Amino acid sequence: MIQVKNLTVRYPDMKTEALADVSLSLEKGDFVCVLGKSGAGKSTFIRCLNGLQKPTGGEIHFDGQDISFHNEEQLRKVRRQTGMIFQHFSLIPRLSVMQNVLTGMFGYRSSFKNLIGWFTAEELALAKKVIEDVGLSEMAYRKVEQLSGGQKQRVGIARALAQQPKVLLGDEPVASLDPGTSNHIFTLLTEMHERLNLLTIINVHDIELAKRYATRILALKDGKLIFDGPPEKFSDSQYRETYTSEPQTAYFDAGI
Ligand SMILES: Nc1ncnc2c1ncn2[C@@H]1O[C@H](COP(=O)(O)OP(=O)(O)OP(=O)(O)O)[C@@H](O)[C@H]1O
Repeated sequence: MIQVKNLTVRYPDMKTEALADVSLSLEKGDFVCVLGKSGAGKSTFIRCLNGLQKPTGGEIHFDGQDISFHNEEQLRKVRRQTGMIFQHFSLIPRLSVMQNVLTGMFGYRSSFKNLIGWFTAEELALAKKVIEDVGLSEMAYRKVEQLSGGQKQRVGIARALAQQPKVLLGDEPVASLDPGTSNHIFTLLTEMHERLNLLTIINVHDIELAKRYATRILALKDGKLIFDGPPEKFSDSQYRETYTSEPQTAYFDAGI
C-alpha cells in the first residue's frame, strides 16, 4: 500500500539527516509501532507518509502513485485517506464531540459547505456511528474541553475514522496519558484496525505497548532504520541499540 524508497529528509540548517535512506513497504493489516529516542526521526517519518513533510530525497508511493512530487491538491486527496491522531489531540476545545468529529469529513466536502456547517443526514449518521464506536455516545454533545485526556483521544480517533481512512497514523498519541488509559487507547486502536482492515502506524515511546499491540516494529536511530520486524524478534540488545547514544555506550564500556 505504501512503498518508501531511499527516503531522506534534511531540514535546513541541519548537519545530519532527520531521515537517511529509509526503504520499506507497508501493507494493509500491518499494525506498526515506530520506536526511537527523541530526535530519531519518528515524527518526520509519519509526516512524510501523509505529505505534510516533503522528502529531500527518495520516493513515497501511496497506492502505486509517487506522492513526493504531488502538488497541494493531489496531497489533499492522499491526506483524506490517512487519518491522523496527535499527542495533544489537536481538537477544538469549545466545540462539542460531534462538531469535532464532523471536521474529520472536511477533506471530502466543498469549502462552502464547511463554512456554513451544513451536513447531510448520511454524514451525521457516520459521525454518530464513529462516536459510538469509540464509546462516547453519551457525551456526543458535550464540549471537548470538559473531557479527560483519554476521552479527548477517543474523540481524536473518532475524527480520524470519520474520514473513512485506509491508513491511520499516530504521532505519539498516548504520550500524555497514564499507563491504564494508554492501554485502553491501544485496545481501541487495535479493534478499529482489525474491523476496518487498516494500515496503522503509531509512534510510541513505550516499548511494552509496542510489544503488546504491534504486529511489526520499526526502530529508527539517527534517521536510519535499524530494525524492521515482528515484536518477538526485537531483542533486548536491539532495544539498547535503539535507545543508547554512542557517548553513553562509551561511558558504560569504560565501566564508570
Ligand atoms: N521543522 C524542523 N526544522 C528543523 N529541524 C527539525 C524540524 N523538525 C524536526 N527537526 C529535527 O529533525 C530531527 C528528527 O526530528 P523528529 O521530530 O522527526 O524526531 P522524533 O523521533 O519524532 O523526536 P520526538 O520523539 O522528540 O518527537 C531532530 O534532530 C529534530 O531536531
